[in-house]
Amino acid sequence: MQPTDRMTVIKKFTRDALKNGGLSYIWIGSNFYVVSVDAADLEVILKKCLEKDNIVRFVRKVIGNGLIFATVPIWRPRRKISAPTFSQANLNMFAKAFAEQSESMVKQVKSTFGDGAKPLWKYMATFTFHSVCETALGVKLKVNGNTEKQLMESFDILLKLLMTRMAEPWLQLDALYKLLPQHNNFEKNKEIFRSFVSEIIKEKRKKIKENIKTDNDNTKVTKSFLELYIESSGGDRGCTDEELLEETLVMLFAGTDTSAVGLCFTIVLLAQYPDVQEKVFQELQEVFGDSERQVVVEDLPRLKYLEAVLRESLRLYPPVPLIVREINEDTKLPSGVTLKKGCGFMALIWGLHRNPLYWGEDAEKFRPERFLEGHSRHPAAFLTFSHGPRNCLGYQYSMISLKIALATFLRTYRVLPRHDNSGSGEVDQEPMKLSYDIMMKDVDGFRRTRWGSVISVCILRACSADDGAARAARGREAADEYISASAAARSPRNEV
Ligand code: HEM
Repeated sequence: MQPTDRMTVIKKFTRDALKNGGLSYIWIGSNFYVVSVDAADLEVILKKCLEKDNIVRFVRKVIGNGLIFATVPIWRPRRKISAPTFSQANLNMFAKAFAEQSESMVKQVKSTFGDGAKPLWKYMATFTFHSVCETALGVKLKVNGNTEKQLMESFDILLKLLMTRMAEPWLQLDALYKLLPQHNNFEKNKEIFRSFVSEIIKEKRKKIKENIKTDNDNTKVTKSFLELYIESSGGDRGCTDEELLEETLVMLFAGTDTSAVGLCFTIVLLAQYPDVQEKVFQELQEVFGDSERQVVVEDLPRLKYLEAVLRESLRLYPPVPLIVREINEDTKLPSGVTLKKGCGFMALIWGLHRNPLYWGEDAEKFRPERFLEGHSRHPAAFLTFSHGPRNCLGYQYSMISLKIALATFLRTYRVLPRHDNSGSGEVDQEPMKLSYDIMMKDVDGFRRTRWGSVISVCILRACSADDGAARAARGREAADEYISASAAARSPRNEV
């Protein structure tokens, strides 16, 4: 089954479950799964059944017993060690790294602004990958360097191979899989990833032993997740190198593409809804005015509309559209159905977020205001980051990093929808074509937007409002720059 067909199946199950009072079911090979899009039922299961379904055993081949897919007896003590490393104080410390990485991303984007549709994915995935490497491993990767390229490529290959194995029952037999070329490909890419992280751990251990302070130790970002985890586990003798490797791989696995997907969908939606983008822009103007200063963590509570936009985008396009759990005891759901011990359970987040019972008759509509209206909603109605004791540990990390990235990007660029292929300059009305490989993505690499300088867009406002010759001159200068960049971008040589 192709990744795009998997999304078709997810949409079909959403329709079936919505028609059927919130529940449906599916067989994958000989495994039976109950599918739910109902918040009340989902809340019970996500609080009570903490064991991941056995289908995730293939992911363990990459990240071993790392938190996200570990069995409950291994998961419980590790979560106790990991949770304090995501404290608000530590996350605030990471804000500077997110802001610097966002500025670097914006610079990369600048070289391509103009008329053609842009490969948004490339920039956003690089941003999240670099951010996690810096905050989790304490390593600053070189932009466009070989290590970055190789790691990101390997990651992509691993996700695809894992998803195919989980979805195709005939690939699940180890003895058979070992005979296939996919196996070698899998092992090769797994090794690239694991040896990169192992080397960093070795270095870090050495530095801790020798008590050597690195540049990183002296900056405000100070401690990486790796160091925090070593401390939280009881110091140098607290956890093994293998455990450290597994937990660090989880950060890379759980924290990079998920966030990049969230960023891409948000930007594509902003291009489709210029009125929403304008409101975001107004809010950014209120907070930052004309200043070009870096976004700091204290700005974030003031960016309320931007946060609503982000949440609405993560509702309609949850990067992880479903999660699976195992029913470990007979469980009666609020809907009245009793699930039998041993069956699988699929929390269909994509469907829940379209359930009119919780999101109203306009559930399919992109309307960020719903997050500002202050209605009390069911606590498990928004499940992008899951719910209960095993929810996403990176929830707040992610919200901080995405808000900083979006604020930095949208203070600099205005995003527009791409043109269709007819050459008429009409906006492309084709809906996004989605694929599902553990995460949900646009098959086109989110090549759906164009972007131009925000300042050039401001020129009319600046001149008509007559609020200062300097601002108007700056606007004209930027507009000239934008126009020449657009012309350059139209020449085939610079088309991206
Ligand atoms: C938009 C971005 C993100 C989304 C949509 C997301 C979503 C999720 C989901 C759906 C789960 C599974 C929960 C379950 O099975 O019930 C999860 C688990 C997890 N996530 Fe995230 N995540 C994001 C970002 C991050 C980041 C940035 C990090 C770390 C830097 C992270 C770390 C984790 C960890 C450690 C777990 C395992 C928690 C456990 O099993 O105890 N996530 N995430």
